[in-house]
Amino acid sequence: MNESTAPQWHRPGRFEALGPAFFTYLQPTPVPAPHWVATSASTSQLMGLNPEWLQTDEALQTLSGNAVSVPSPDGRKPLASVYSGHQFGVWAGQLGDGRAIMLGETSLGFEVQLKGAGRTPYSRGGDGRAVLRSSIREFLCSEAMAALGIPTTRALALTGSPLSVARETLETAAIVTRVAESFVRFGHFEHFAARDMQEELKALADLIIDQHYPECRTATALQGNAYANFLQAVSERTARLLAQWQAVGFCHGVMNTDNMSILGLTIDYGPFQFLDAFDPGHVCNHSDNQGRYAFNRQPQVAYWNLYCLGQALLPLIDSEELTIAALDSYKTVFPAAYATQMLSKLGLPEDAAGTAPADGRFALLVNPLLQILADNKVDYTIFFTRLTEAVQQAQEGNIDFEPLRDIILDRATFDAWSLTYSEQLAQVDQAQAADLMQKSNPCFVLRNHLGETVIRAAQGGDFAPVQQMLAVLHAPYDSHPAYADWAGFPPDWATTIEISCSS
Ligand SMILES: Nc1ncnc2c1ncn2[C@@H]1O[C@H](COP(=O)(O)OP(=O)(O)OP(=O)(O)O)[C@@H](O)[C@H]1O
Ligand SMILES: [Mg+2]
Repeated sequence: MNESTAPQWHRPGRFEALGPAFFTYLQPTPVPAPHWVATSASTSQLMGLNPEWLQTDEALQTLSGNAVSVPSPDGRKPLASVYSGHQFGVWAGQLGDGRAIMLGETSLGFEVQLKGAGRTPYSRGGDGRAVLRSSIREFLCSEAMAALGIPTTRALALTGSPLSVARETLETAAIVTRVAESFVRFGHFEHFAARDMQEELKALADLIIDQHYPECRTATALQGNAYANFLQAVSERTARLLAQWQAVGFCHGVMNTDNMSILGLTIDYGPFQFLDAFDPGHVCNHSDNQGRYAFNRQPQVAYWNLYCLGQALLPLIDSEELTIAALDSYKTVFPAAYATQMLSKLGLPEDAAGTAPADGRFALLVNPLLQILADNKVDYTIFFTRLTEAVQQAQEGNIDFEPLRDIILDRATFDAWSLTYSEQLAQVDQAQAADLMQKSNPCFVLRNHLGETVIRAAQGGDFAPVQQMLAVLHAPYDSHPAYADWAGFPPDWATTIEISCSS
């Protein structure tokens, strides 16, 4: 294998060029006897890598953190960045990449991080490692989200090692290679704002604006203030992200400001959960005693986090009024995006007459339906896939709701809803509605018990199911008859799974 098949690194990377106030150079700590667990051909392709590279020992060593030397022969100079943040609503002070080490930036502009690659100056009391169990969840869920069309950090590879890592019990180590155009978080801005490091704050904002939000430089809105326009653009991206999370039933679990991406990506797959039975107040993080990050509070929390970002950017914006105005966009973009998402799930395209929030169909159909799903503890994903099938199979507008009635206790209320729904659906093109539903309602999401199934196999040494599940999750809207079980109701034991917060 010749060297040109390996990723081509761009030195210094754009983040690296910010200078030493932002990070510490260091090498990953090698692990004993690394082995592959799974790789993502889709991420490899996105990065423009030669797919054969992922088959090489060089790739295995590099992505396990074992190819160490300073600087490495391929020109990488790995680093860990410093950030701060609010955790569970409280200022936590300095945090940073305590177990994620950035290998560098590829020539196509992708930053590559190894999560679980050893201690860094920001590890505080931690061991710098991640366990196989949580790494499988992160690897699969990043890729599942991408295939669902939800902005996210990507995963290129997952490697494991027999190295023991102490959590509640002894587990083994794993390393996720994750990829993003930027790993900068709200917490990076909070870090420099809290220390009154204005020059660094400005340099960071300028970098992110120039690379990812260049339109903010010339925008005339908000008195032409580039930083206010930047805050507004981040607020809008975050609003659209949250709309997608809520529509697919994704509970993040640790929405601290250090886990909020400045690009509006889903980042940090810890105790996340896709809802099984619809429960608006569901709390997936067992350490979240107050229910701060309950499913139905996520949109509000995102706004709270944006407010922290706004405070951090205030010295640059230099106007409280413009800061508030920039944040305000969240309050219109989120409801509009969420309504569009939910109506799409029902096969109802956006109305030319008005944007979705003003669309009476939201109040007429979505709110009552969510109430029915909650009252009857109906499986969220299965409800929508059954509804999609029912609409696809409708004969001359007659929908057979029986497969849906089967999973609902209070049928009278559902029958009334289905009548209203049929009337609304009759007003749009049937083929278009069926097509929209097909694209909006996944058959497969990474439910806890599915993750647990492949984790148990992997812990027993069988990694094939991880790769198989990846293939299914990469095409979540297809039916994959061979894997029909994975689209079914969760087994009884699913309720006994406790997703440990120690990852
Ligand atoms: N095992 C560990 N060793 C060292 N630091 C850790 C460890 N686990 C978490 N941390 C650090 O604690 C802070 C909060 O952790 P959190 O669970 O949000 O992040 P994470 O899962 O490590 O990573 P990321 O947000 O990069 O996906 C971060 O600074 C993180 O790097
Ligand atoms: Mg984190």
